[in-house]
Amino acid sequence: MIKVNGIVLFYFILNLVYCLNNVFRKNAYILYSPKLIKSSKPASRRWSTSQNNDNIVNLSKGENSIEEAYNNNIASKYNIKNFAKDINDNIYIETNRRGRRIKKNKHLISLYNNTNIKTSNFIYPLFIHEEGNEKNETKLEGIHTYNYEGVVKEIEECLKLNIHHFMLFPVVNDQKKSIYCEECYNENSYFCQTLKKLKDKFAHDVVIYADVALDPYNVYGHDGIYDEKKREIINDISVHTLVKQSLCLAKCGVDVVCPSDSMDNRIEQIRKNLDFYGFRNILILSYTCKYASCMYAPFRSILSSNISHNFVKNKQSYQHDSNNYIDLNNVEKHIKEGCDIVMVKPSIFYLDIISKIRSKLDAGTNVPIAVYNVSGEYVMIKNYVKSLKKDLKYENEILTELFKSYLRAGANIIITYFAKQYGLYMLDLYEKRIKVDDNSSSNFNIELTL
Ligand SMILES: NCC(=O)CCC(=O)O
Repeated sequence: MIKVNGIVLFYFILNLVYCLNNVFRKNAYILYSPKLIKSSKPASRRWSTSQNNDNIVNLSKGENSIEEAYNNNIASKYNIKNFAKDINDNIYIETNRRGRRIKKNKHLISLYNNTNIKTSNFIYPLFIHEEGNEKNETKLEGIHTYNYEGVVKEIEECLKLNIHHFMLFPVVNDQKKSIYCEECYNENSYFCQTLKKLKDKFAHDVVIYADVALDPYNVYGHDGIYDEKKREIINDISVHTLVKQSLCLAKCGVDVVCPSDSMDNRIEQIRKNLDFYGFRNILILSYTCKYASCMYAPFRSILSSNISHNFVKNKQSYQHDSNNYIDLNNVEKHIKEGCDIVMVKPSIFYLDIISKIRSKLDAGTNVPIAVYNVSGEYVMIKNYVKSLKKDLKYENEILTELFKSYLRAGANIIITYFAKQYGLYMLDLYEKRIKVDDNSSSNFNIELTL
């Protein structure tokens, strides 16, 4: 009897110390030991936020509830001492690191957002046809070709969205295509005249990019000159023509020439020739990593530049091979030869290339990386959304995800047929935000962070 009273007394004192501990040491952590604590409460409440120590069961064999078995597992397998109780009796895991803390609200999340999408980082490709309507539909939903008046309107609308970079491509009539592609350096062509007039009109408000390649002008559809006898694309003769084309484009006022032809050593030759003729401030955006891809088909259909009438049925002898990283060496080479921006294309399947270039560049020269979301990728997204019968908002949400993947991978510049559509989406979001947060639109700035 005395022995039983002794045990009761012992537990009474233990409880008393425990309660006093709770009352007087409010700042202290109170670790619990599952072995000491028995529960009279239902198991389902055991891990609720405002339980007290009594809720913790002495986990024994023979229990049959899943929750009990689960808790038993935690207690035995993992260090249960990491669990503590706070001053309000809530159970928590003792840790200094909580990744979710910085995600507590959208303002905190934006603190470490280094993938802001800005329309000022977009380059918008535009197609120029030679005559006729201001604007013609193409087989591609949402993509048009324009004459001078039409493209002026399109550019004006884009400027309101803070899109200032435009990459222009000529749609050349079949009669002007030839074996030696002479039309590509004809300063009087409709395309060249359009470039001149655009630069006169918009001056420094726009940055004009133009492709350097022979495919729009080539009867065979190749980016270089095709030798019928040898049945191959001749590199150095092609470079000659590309150098002339670059000079012509520079004279017509383009700010950036963009060799997309993939011939060897043309960057150096183009740079030297531009410098010699006084165009030292004309930039070169090199299609440094342009892969021989299936994703260019819609673009070629707009330009009517499919490979035809010759024995070389693809562009693999000059564009890059997706089987390896060998062509990455071109990055250093092209930078040494004088290019100012490097490019990767297509985009979605080549994010690893962007990220590899980013590591190379971070270690040395600070050259921006452009990524081209090409026509096939554009169609892929459009058709995906259509197949789900979803709306434009859904499509734009996909684009947000897509563009962020480019920025995460390390790209600085996004070339996309979606530029205007996405700019309108950003504007829409921004205006909605003004209505909610801010009645004044005087601080209008479309560089909204998404
Ligand atoms: N030189 C420009 C392109 O090849 C564009 C390709 C595409 O948009 O599919």
